[in-house]
Amino acid sequence: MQNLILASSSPRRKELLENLHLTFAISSSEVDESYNPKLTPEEVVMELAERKARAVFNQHRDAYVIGADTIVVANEQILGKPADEAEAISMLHSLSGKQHHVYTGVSIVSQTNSTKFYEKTEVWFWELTDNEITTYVKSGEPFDKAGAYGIQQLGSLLVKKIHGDYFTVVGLPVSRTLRELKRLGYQLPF
Ligand SMILES: Cc1cn([C@H]2C[C@H](O)[C@@H](COP(=O)(O)OP(=O)(O)OP(=O)(O)O)O2)c(=O)[nH]c1=O
Repeated sequence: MQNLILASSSPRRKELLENLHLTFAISSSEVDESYNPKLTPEEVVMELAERKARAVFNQHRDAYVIGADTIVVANEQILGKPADEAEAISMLHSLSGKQHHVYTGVSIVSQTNSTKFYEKTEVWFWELTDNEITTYVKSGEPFDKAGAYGIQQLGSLLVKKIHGDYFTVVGLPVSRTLRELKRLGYQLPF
């Protein structure tokens, strides 16, 4: 039996893999999420995803380990998770009425084979009123999410349309991830 580990504390990533009826364990470890500002967004998400996957693989060398990282890029600025209410409000103002990109990097590490890749989805927000932004921030939803919103919850009301994989926005491009796992030799039931 091959072991599969999701190296993530994100409840969304766990739920997305559970939806696929896969048997896997969760293990996350604290990794330094700082990065060189000269890196491109795709390099940032792949590097952080690999750091997360390798930290767990070092403890479980018999497993296939999946790590992922998600960022929002608006006006050429990388937005991670907001530190506080003021930053969440400012991020949502910068996204209002405009288009931005969500990047998710994925790294899969195993003893025999490893790979990393990224997916990018374009998202358009409605023009938001100050009241809509403060009400949304008061819901508490923005704080553990890149760009201060979650498309899968109340944040869906902020989004006008997307172009690309929805699951990339939620934090794990599941179909590409499973295809890559299979390519690396992990046996899937489908
Ligand atoms: C844009 C967006 C992000 N997110 C989430 C996905 C990620 O969980 C989070 C970005 O933070 P990440 O640092 O990618 O992940 P994490 O800290 O939640 O979990 P871990 O590092 O342990 O894997 O933002 C949503 O849930 N919905 C969205 O619409």
